[in-house]
Amino acid sequence: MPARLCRVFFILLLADMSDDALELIDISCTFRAKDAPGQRYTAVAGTSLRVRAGEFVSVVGPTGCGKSTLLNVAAGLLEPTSGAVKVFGQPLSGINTRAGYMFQSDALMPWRSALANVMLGLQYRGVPEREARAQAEQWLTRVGLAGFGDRYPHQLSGGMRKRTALAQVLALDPDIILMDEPFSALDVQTRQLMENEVLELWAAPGAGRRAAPRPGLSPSGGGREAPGGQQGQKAVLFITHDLDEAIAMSDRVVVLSAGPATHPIGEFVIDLARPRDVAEVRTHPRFVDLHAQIWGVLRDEVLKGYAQQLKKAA
Ligand SMILES: Nc1ncnc2c1ncn2[C@@H]1O[C@H](COP(=O)(O)OP(=O)(O)OP(=O)(O)O)[C@@H](O)[C@H]1O
Repeated sequence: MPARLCRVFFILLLADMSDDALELIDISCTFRAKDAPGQRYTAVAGTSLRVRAGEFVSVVGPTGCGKSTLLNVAAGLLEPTSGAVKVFGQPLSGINTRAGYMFQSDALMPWRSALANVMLGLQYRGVPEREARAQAEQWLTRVGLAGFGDRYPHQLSGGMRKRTALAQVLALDPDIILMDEPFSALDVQTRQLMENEVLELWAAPGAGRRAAPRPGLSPSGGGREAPGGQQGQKAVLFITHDLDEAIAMSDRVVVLSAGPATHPIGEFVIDLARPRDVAEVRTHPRFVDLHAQIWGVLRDEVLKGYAQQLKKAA
């Protein structure tokens, strides 16, 4: 191989071996204010956030502070006013193709069955129909929906729709999963079941390794192993209002200030042993201790955020 080509190859290899799956670097997002069109509203200012490969990071903050804005930036759906995003060491421009996105509201197509919804992304990637169907069926089974593939979204419960959406994301074998309050609409019991299932799927060795090949990647498994973290374990950026959920699920919890100009004001390593049961871990003394510490930082921001919401509504 010519020396110059070797050098380029080596640089690309090094970039891809970055320990960080996702880096938000000094991000600011300014919007035109909704209620006063001439004015600008800075939702997020000077925010840096890193998620290592295989790491589960939650972001908590008061309502309306800018959590979804940051996730949209990470997904490449929103270009920040300033700052940069890196994905496995490479600058992001456009959509983050190494990330899968799970929204707060259902993003299933109502005219497609559960199976057809899960197949959609695979077909879009060019996976032949038969293979896409087989993979989608496997994923529906893994999320506990074997035999429900022919149901349409309106024939599924809220929890089942979330499972379908999860299968849809995992079938594409993203290296990074971006989740925006995915379970907030569920009742407490279903929510805890889903949280445990997400943790199990996240921790399962090789989860998602059977997914669709992507351009430029090996056709055998749809991807390289994520550097760092456990083999095949995905990096997760999880947005939630719920501090208990954040602590129970994460390796690290980042606390955001109230807006405007939201920015991180605290970061906590969650040193609770895994595997975890999200219901049981809440009674652990260390959980209680971490909760008290994080709530000590979050409480004032929640009160500020709430006061702002009241002012807006008045
Ligand atoms: N496209 C936009 N144009 C104008 N303002 C916006 C836009 N997107 C977000 N905002 C404003 O930015 C702020 C942050 O919004 P964002 O949805 O990111 O907050 P959040 O923390 O996710 O909210 P919630 O907790 O309610 O889910 C809000 O004040 C919102 O009104």
